[in-house]
Amino acid sequence: MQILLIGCGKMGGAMLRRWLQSDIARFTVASPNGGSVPPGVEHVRSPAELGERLFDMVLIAVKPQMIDTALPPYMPHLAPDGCLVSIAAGYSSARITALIGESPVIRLMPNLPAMIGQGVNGLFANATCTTAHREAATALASATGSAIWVEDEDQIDRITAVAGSGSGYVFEIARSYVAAAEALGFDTATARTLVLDTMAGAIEMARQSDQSLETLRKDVTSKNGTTQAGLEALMQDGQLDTLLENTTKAAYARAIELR
Ligand SMILES: NC(=O)C1=CN([C@@H]2O[C@H](COP(=O)(O)OP(=O)(O)OC[C@H]3O[C@@H](n4cnc5c(N)ncnc54)[C@H](O)[C@@H]3O)[C@@H](O)[C@H]2O)C=CC1
Ligand SMILES: O=C(O)[C@@H]1CCC=N1
Repeated sequence: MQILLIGCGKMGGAMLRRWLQSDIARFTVASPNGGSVPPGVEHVRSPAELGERLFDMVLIAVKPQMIDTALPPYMPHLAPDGCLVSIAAGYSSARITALIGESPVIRLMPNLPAMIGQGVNGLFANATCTTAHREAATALASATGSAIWVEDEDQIDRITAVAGSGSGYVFEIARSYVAAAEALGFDTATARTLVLDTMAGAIEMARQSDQSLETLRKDVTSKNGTTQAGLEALMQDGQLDTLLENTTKAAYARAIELR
């Protein structure tokens, strides 16, 4: 399979680096500056450099606000039986077909841990997509982590709010937790190790467990002990729930604005 990747920034570049570790496809990257194109990968700065070449898949990985200008010039290079894949937040498949004409479109919503094969991918295909298009997208997504297909495109925007943006929430929670450890007197390196290893251990344990997260939390919490004291400060009569609910709702609302 020949794939034209338009945009090779933080997310497109992370996925590409993962895909390059296998023989999943041959890649050509279209990028005006080419700064972050991995060594050895074919790179073009404009559609003219592609000549008459056709690709089985065109994968658009620019910011949603750039799609209107970045995508149309490359569409003549999509093979007649090929499909367009977009990883952009919000920007709907209907808006894509309004821009490029009726064609198979898949929205793939990844997240940044795709870089290490631990990403989460939401996938939606419009009605024009074939089984072969879906299988090709599944293979790409699975090479970077898990793949969840949805039949209602709105679910992609909800996945964006939970998982696509989610690694940003996790990094910020970890940053704040590290700062709190530093405030208790640990140097930055020790605080980072204590926090990230605690988070990674707890999350991996939860992944391997069939217990509810509430049960696992209770297993740590002695009556009138240290964890109870800490959790009472953290949970603050439901304020943590409210904060995280507001977080995902705000991201979903922004995805809707970007449709
Ligand atoms: N960063 C993340 O964690 C995630 C990002 N996304 C989506 O991925 C897309 C890209 O986001 P990032 O990688 O974070 O942004 P980025 O700014 O790091 O990458 C975008 C790249 O597109 C390039 N570009 C701009 N105009 C172009 C053109 N005309 N032709 C070719 N390349 C062009 C830029 O030079 C840049 O390297 C966005 O639509 C975003 O919604 C989706 C999920 C997660
Ligand atoms: O912040 C954004 O809009 C993109 C989409 C999901 C993660 N980053």
